[in-house]
Amino acid sequence: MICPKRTTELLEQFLEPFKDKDPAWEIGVSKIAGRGVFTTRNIKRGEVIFRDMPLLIGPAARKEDTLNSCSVCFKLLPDTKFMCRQGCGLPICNLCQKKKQHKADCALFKSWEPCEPEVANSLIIRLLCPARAINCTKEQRDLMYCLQATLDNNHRTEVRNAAKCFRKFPTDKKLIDIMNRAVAVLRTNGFDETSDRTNDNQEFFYRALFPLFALVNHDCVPNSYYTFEEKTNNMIVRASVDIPSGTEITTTYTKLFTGNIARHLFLKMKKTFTCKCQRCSDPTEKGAFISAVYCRDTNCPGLAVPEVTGMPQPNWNCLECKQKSPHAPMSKAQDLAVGAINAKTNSNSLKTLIQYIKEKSSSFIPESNYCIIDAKLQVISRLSKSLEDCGEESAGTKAQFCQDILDIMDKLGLGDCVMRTYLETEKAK
Ligand SMILES: C[S@@+](CC[C@H](N)C(=O)[O-])C[C@H]1O[C@@H](n2cnc3c(N)ncnc32)[C@H](O)[C@@H]1O
Repeated sequence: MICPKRTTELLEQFLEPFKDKDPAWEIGVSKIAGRGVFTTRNIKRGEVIFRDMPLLIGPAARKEDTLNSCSVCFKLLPDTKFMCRQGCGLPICNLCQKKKQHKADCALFKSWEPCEPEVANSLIIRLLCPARAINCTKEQRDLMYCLQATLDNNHRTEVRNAAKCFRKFPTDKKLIDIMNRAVAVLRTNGFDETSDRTNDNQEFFYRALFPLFALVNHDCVPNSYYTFEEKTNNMIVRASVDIPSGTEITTTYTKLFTGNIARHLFLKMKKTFTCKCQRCSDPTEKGAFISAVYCRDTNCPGLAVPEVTGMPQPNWNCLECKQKSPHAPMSKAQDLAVGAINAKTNSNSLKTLIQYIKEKSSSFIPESNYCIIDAKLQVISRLSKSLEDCGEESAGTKAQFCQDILDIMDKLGLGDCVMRTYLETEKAK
């Protein structure tokens, strides 16, 4: 672990533009893992704890339909003629074409001679973010190297694959190491499109590394949440609850409404650690029962929850009759419920879906289960867009579903976050 003092020096230098004379944060040794970010004074719910800006940022280019996102401002461009005419292989809008950032990107990629510069290639476009590390200052590079990086067998694959798309890709070991390191740091700490980092339903088509936020450890019930300034891509981290001085700031690397087993698997496979937070140590998830299914014994009204073992296929216990069940039938019950709800969600009629949630689903899956939360979120979103006529009860249904989810959030102990604001706004509409 790089010492917190050196990390702080590098961060303060990088975040100089924010000129925070009396920062509410400091880097320290964490009880959760390695280094962490701590409050230096009492922070009120909603108060800004820190601002951060991207050290590296670039298009995510994960999906074919986002390859036409400008490599500087990330705006989606018209489907034709969005590639730079200078032959660098990057999508660029008319406004950003003349910007310093693009001139540097363009010169770098042009010198490597993309094989088909007029074709939008996800490997080339995705490489831009780690490749920008080459043009960083020494201090910025030191900051990147001081962040945690999982240097596993796969972290070199991205650069190796992208190299095949250029005629004169650099062979200099130092340059390759910078890009490989950037990939590993991004994978351990970065944001990578909505699918990877879905704290609060935020959509972004870029991958980015926010170096101060990269020191915030995970908790499945975080005490902070983040939003982005639209024009600058800067991040603002606020307190979800009142936080006493000297407390470690936490965020969540997973979706808020994912069950114990799925969160465990995601963190183990994508982030290579096992979470031991309070929520993960409690099979009932603080009484929110997000992972619960009905007891296998049809005569028992109890809820069964997975044992907290850290195993991907735990045994399940009924909290009423205490019957122990193996994982397979319980996970099958969960899968069947997800399948049934998805079939209704994908069917065109919102009215049918609402009826199903209100009248049928509770016969086979508890209302607290995450697949019902997901379905209710779908309904709220669709009703909010008002595209479908669901009768006079629409507003009441939306308010009720919002309240149901807010109740679950309260049980989990989740304070302020973008999701809470969204639900409260939709409920009041
Ligand atoms: C974004 S970094 C957080 C800062 C990191 N602790 C450091 O010293 O640089 C993410 C890494 O921190 C560790 N980490 C974060 N939250 C954790 C948790 N709840 N339990 C165990 N390890 C955690 C994992 O190794 C993870 O890959």
